[in-house]
Amino acid sequence: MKLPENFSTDFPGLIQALEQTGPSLSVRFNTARGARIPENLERVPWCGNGVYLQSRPAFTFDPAMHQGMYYVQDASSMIHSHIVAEITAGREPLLCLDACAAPGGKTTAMLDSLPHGSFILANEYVTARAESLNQNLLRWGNPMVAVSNGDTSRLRKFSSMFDIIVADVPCSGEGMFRKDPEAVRQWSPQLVADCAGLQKEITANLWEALKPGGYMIYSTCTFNRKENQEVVAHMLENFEGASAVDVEVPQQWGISKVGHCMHFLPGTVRGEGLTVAVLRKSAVPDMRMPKKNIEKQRSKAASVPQQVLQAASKWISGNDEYAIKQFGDIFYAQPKQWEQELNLFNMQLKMINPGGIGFAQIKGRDILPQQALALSCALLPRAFHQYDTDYPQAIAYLQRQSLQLNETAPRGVVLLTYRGAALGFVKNLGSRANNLYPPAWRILSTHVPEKAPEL
Ligand SMILES: C[S@@+](CC[C@H](N)C(=O)[O-])C[C@H]1O[C@@H](n2cnc3c(N)ncnc32)[C@H](O)[C@@H]1O
Repeated sequence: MKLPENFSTDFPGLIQALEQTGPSLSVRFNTARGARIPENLERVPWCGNGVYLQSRPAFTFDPAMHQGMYYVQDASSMIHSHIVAEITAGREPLLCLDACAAPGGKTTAMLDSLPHGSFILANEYVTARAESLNQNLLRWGNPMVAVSNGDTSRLRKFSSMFDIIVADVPCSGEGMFRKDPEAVRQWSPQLVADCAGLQKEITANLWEALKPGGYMIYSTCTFNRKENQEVVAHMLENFEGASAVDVEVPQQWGISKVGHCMHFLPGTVRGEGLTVAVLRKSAVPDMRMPKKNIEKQRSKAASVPQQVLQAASKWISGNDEYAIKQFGDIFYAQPKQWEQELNLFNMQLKMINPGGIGFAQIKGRDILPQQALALSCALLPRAFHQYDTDYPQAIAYLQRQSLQLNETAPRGVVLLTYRGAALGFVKNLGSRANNLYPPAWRILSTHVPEKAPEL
């Protein structure tokens, strides 16, 4: 691989590693949804659920990926689950913001290591990317998440609200050189300077929203000082109450520390380029900030039909912990613990997912369960009749074809499973089963491989 002409780095051996070695490949398993980690795969040292793959399977044709049983993620990026576990150990449920979140790798990693009951607002600037972020998070199945779409300046008004903010900012992408030829083509010294400016702007917006005593995890997938050490120095100098936090990492992981930044360098770690720094806002409250009164801004809940409330109690585990609300034509179960914060987000942001589980829609006389419920960790195990598909049926379902189940299959709404885990709903009429898979999620290719790819 040929690097950009003006590219240089102070890290010995990095140029050679970028030019002469290929990218690594890894996935993180969703153990909260019952995924089992294959014994034969090498583990990512800093992430218990992460493993390296030797070769690239055809992920598109693996039902397990669509079921959210694993997420394809670069090993270096899995460090966020370690950092979050370190800084939150033993704490109460926390409110978090993942400010540049698409396609959702860091959000799903954080969801797995936050204290139980914590909630993440995942925001993305680019609308199309916010949609795919939402899909990935629904596949992951953790109900403690909402998705918004907008510029980080809109998040300033949530003054001192979040316990943890992840700023995985847009950058010049030097860490992607091995993986993405476009990153090589786009790189220039001017891009580095422009990104550094944008990163200072984004982090300033987010610092306003950080609670005193809260943590900001800053990361880039680039190596240079301008977008890393210099941005961190700028934050320490200019952001009120900012101090650097040293997160313990064992030496054998091979992570290089320069100043307050941890660098993942290809050739030294098995993963792509990533730089991370952790900052903390001092715990003394800033007296200039107006005390927020979330209670006053609470929205009035429209009355929810009795049949929807009954469905929620039959379908959702821990149903009492959720408030049932309608957004558009979908009914959501939102965690009561974060109800006031969710009201505020829904009033002030453009929401792609208003938060919680979008579990039902009324269609004529039916209440149709939604795909988000099929894949949710909160789905009660025996809420629906189930039917286990074989591989060709699972692929046909994901291509959104109508299926024919065998004669003994139950009629009405049935939850299809594949290898024991939920795939999605059909309405079985006997002669055929209508496919309820969301049209936007379907596999576009009509190809069906003979057998399922194995990781
Ligand atoms: C490094 S990527 C995020 C990756 C994501 N955190 C993950 O782990 O899957 C940076 C994100 O910032 C978004 N972005 C682009 N311009 C932005 C801006 N001006 N403000 C905030 N985010 C922006 C990009 O669309 C992209 O999704």
